[in-house]
Amino acid sequence: MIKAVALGKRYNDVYVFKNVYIDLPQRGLVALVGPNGSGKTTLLKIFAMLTEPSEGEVYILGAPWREARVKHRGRVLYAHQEPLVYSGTVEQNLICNDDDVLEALGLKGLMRHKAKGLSGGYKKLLTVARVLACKPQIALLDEPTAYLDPGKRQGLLEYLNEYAKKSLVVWTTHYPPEADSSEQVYEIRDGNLRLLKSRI
Ligand SMILES: Nc1ncnc2c1ncn2[C@@H]1O[C@H](COP(=O)(O)OP(=O)(O)OP(=O)(O)O)[C@@H](O)[C@H]1O
Repeated sequence: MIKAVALGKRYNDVYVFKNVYIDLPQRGLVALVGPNGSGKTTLLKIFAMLTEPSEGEVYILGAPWREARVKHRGRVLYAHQEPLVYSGTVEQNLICNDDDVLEALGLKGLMRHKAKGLSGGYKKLLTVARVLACKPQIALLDEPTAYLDPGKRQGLLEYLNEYAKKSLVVWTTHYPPEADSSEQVYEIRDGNLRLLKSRI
C-alpha cells in the first residue's frame, strides 16, 4: 500500500537517493537497513508524508503523495528515531490507549510515571507505543530497537510480527541480522534501494 515510482530526494544539489522503485503490500513487516546517512529516515519521512519527494511519485494507500497528505493523515503514523517524550505521565503521553500494546512493550505498570523520568529504553518504547496504540494502517518506525536491551529487542520484534499480520509496518535498523525475522528486507546504500529478501 506504499508505492514509489522513480522516487528521488535531494537537498540542494545533493541526492540522498534517486530512481527508487518500491511496492509494499497492505500488511507485513518490512525492514529497511543501511549504514548511517544512507537515507533510511528520509525515505520513512517521505512515506510518513512529512518530507516532500524531489522527483518521481509516491502513492500512499492508493493516493498520490500530495493528495494522501490530506486524505490519509491519521492512517499513517511515524515514530521518531529519537526517544520523544513530553512532560506529564506516561499515560498523558499517549494519544490512544491500547492495553495489548502497553502490556507487550512493558509500559503497563508505568502509566503514572513521569515520562521524562523514564530511562532511554523506556522512552523509546513509549515513542513506539504512541504510534502502535493508535492502530495505524501503516506504522513507520525509525530504529524502534535502538536503546533496547536484547530481551526487549526480541520482545518488540515478536510483537511487531504479530501487529504486521493486520497492518503494514516499515522499520529501520543499522543492524542487518536483526532484520532477519521481517518478511521483506530492503537495503539502502550509496543512493540506491534494493530488495535483499522477500517471503511475501
Ligand atoms: N533537512 C536536511 N537538510 C539537508 N540534508 C539532510 C536533511 N535531512 C537529511 N539530510 C541528509 O540526508 C542524508 C540521509 O540522512 P538520513 O537521516 O535519512 O539517513 P539515515 O540512513 O537515517 O541515517 P542514520 O542511520 O545515521 O540515522 C544525510 O547525508 C543527511 O545529512
